[in-house]
Amino acid sequence: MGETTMLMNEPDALFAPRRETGPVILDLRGISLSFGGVKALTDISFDVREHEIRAIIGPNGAGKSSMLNVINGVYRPQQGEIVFRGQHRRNMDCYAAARSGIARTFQNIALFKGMTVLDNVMTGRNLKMKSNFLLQALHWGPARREEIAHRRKAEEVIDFLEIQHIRKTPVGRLPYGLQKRVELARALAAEPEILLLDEPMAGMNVEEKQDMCRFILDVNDQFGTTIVLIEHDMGVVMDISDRVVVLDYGCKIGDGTPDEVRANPEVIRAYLGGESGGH
Ligand SMILES: Nc1ncnc2c1ncn2[C@@H]1O[C@H](COP(=O)(O)OP(=O)(O)OP(=O)(O)O)[C@@H](O)[C@H]1O
Repeated sequence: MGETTMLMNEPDALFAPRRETGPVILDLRGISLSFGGVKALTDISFDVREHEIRAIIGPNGAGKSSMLNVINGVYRPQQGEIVFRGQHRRNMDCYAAARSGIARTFQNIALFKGMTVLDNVMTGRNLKMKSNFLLQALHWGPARREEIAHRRKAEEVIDFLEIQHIRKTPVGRLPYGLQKRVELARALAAEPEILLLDEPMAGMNVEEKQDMCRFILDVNDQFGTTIVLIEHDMGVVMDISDRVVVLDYGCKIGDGTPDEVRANPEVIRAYLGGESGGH
């Protein structure tokens, strides 16, 4: 019910979107995905514009994570088409999706807990590295130069997200909110065109959420990164998103600006519970 109240709130002017979005870069057409007898997604279509912050919302089990997993190639839908930058994507696995410029963070933090912040962020550069592991281990000339360049990029991202002071700290020792920021840094180190964020504010206190909102907006503004995010905090979603797509029981029930979605009777019904109840 907390979500419902937040859905009706007016947007906070502090975070009001102020960016120009570009042409469609990702187009999802008629996506259907089932797991055995469970229909996770049914005939979902929506697009993502360049430089946009696009949110996917919906009650638990609505199909949000499945949708993100379709976009980054973890799941292959039984039906539908994905067009990324005008190219039809067929049978693309998650490595190919990452190489094509789609990076993501996870609902549950997926970092190397024993490694430092810097080393974790460096793993985000792996796909960009040309020299192989043996050359890197031998610190052979070109590999060494390449590593220095990648390290510089990782340090830039660390500075941008204001985590310099913990760059040598093992990630497992950091509080949850900072670990989430390190995960964002690692995804950003890959210099993605599209960044997929799976519940970036989950488990955060109010102050940590405000910080994360600022960083997401700054990343979008200053790096021009297109962002697709799943988030349960409706206040956050309505404040920072350009457009919102709403899923319920694997179907799309709303799509539009925060104001349009807020006024959509089907969306209100889904969040109030109505006959479907229990959300
Ligand atoms: N790997 C899987 N195997 C079988 N069923 C799955 C799998 N992944 C998701 N599902 C089912 O698909 C439906 C959609 O799940 P999904 O996790 O995408 O929803 P969600 O909106 O992200 O939920 P939440 O907000 O709780 O994370 C659910 O019924 C779920 O049980």
